[in-house]
Amino acid sequence: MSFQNHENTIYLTEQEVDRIRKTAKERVKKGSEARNDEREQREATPAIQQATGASLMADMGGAPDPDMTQAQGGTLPAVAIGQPYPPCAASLDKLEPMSFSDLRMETHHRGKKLVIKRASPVVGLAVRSWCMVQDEEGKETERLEFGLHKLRHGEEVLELTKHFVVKEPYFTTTDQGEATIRIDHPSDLVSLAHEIAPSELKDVAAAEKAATRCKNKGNTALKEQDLPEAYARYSEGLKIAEEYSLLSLARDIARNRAYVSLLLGQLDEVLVDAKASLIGKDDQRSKDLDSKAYFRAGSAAYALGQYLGAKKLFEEQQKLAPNDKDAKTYLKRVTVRMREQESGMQDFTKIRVGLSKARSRIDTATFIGATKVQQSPDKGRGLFATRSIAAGEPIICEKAFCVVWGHEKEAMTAMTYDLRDDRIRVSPVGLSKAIVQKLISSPSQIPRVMDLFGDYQGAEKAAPTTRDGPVVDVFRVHDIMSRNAFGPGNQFGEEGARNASTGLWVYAAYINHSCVPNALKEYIGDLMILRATRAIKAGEELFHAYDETSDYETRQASLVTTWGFECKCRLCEAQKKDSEEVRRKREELRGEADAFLAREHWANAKRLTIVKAQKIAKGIEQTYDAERYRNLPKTAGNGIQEWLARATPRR
Ligand SMILES: C[S@@+](CC[C@H](N)C(=O)[O-])C[C@H]1O[C@@H](n2cnc3c(N)ncnc32)[C@H](O)[C@@H]1O
Repeated sequence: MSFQNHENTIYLTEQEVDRIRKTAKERVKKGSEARNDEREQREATPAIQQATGASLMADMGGAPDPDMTQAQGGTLPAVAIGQPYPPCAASLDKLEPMSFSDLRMETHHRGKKLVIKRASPVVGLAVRSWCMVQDEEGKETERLEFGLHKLRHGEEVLELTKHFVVKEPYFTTTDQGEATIRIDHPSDLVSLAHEIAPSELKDVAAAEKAATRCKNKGNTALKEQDLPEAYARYSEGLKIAEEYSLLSLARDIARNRAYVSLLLGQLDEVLVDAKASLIGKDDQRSKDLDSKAYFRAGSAAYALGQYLGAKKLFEEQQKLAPNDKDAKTYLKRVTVRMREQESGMQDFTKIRVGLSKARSRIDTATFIGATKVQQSPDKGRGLFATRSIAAGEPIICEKAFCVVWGHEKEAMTAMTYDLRDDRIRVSPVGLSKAIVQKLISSPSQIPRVMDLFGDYQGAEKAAPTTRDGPVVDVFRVHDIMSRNAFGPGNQFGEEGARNASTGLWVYAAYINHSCVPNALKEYIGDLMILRATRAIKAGEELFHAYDETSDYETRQASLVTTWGFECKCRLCEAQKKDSEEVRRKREELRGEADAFLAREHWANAKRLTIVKAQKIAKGIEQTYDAERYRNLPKTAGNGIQEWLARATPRR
């Protein structure tokens, strides 16, 4: 990914880089040596005491966090990436039980499941959490660690309950050499928090009583704003009600769960539940309840950008409750969104005026205009114009699929050491986390995100959903994020290198890079607007610049490290032929130009100042071979040329 903001570049000392590399490599080496070794038994009491102490320290902010590394000017997390493995694709009922004594070192126990009980408080660290777990009888104790994606509904997964099943446990070691069950994919840990014991469900009457109890517990939790608990209790009640064909009760619970899911952003489920809750009768009570359900479904469809669907749902709602003002307002908004989707005629001025830190995610539709995705020679897929586009015309206006702003607590930059290519990168891991959360909440979005380019392809192209819920391969999301995310810039202040704002625009992600682009991107909040910088013919590929550094070597190095390709555009081919001396001279003059630009304002410039600028501009121009650079931009001179174009001599 690339950031627009390079104000505070992060770097590590050579020693720190070496240390990170060495630790990760040693862990892999030791791991492969220990593969299949038997697990050493742990003594329960000291292990639980140690975890309890560490948890207390972490809560007080005093625990040493082994993931933190010293970078220039402070600390930030360091994460090793390198041995991706797919999440379990089977549902619990298809997995064979195993016990703690079956655990083998450095092994993915495929086809197995392990029932665990949390036996200590959770030690919450920056990019992972850990705790001690035991078998049901409390005879065996082991460490369990949850990687970066340790949150659900904004809460630590391990803290949501005590009883879990680990699907296909991965038994490995920490960087410190301690044995641990490690969870990376959130779907590999299934909660067993049940209100109702299976023995309670003796007959239909008992089932009705049990499901009603779940519903009431859900209602209480909702009143107390404990949404995860309300969701869990409604889900349990709904399952029982459906199993025992208690239709009316199932509809009531589904309607309530739709409301909670709407608040939790689980939009797919809102649609399913709201529709399942419809009664379809003519009495006033049924109409009132169905009107609620239509409103919930309409709101979810709107939030998913399914405007036509939302329109139909709100129209149904209006038939049942013609005087409902909220649905009328929504219908007006739907009309505007559909117009924007069709025409791209967003009111950018109005959007800009309404923009603030609290309203940074714009309520607008995505316009993909006259473009389509197709194969691009040597560059994978690319985006192409399907008709001619005038210079300055907006080509696409896309709302971010997911954005994390620097001022939000989710913003987190880490140093990632990738064992696959031995490179250390600055990576916005907070965005990866937010994308995973969003995909788990709305699994209908999984295919379009997983269709994006990433180095690691995972086990299968389409991410499956099991009976236990959606399955998201977090390693794939990480790799997709690395090659497709962009920085929308420091629009609200408070952004530094450690908390850079970043986002994923799923459609714009198909646009390839060129150092001589025909389109320029700008951002208003989370809206990306791509404009043509010159007239574009039908059938032409669209390009924007991922990196605008004028120096060839620096730019290539960044394109290779960050984006994984070497640019072979006309400008790069021309620049490649520049001698070392010409390159040095040009960089020297560009440095001079930068210093000049920082010093001199173009308004009311003195004649002598203008002459000085002209001299620098001419010097830069002369470093470009006239023949080789015919019709190519002389990018090192961009800043000074712009200054000259604006400069107004003092009268
Ligand atoms: C944001 S994606 C662009 C869409 C991508 N080509 C695809 O097939 O999905 C970025 C990736 O596209 C490829 N790419 C983009 N511009 C390129 C270029 N000028 N030359 C070669 N590969 C390029 C690189 O693999 C890069 O990591």
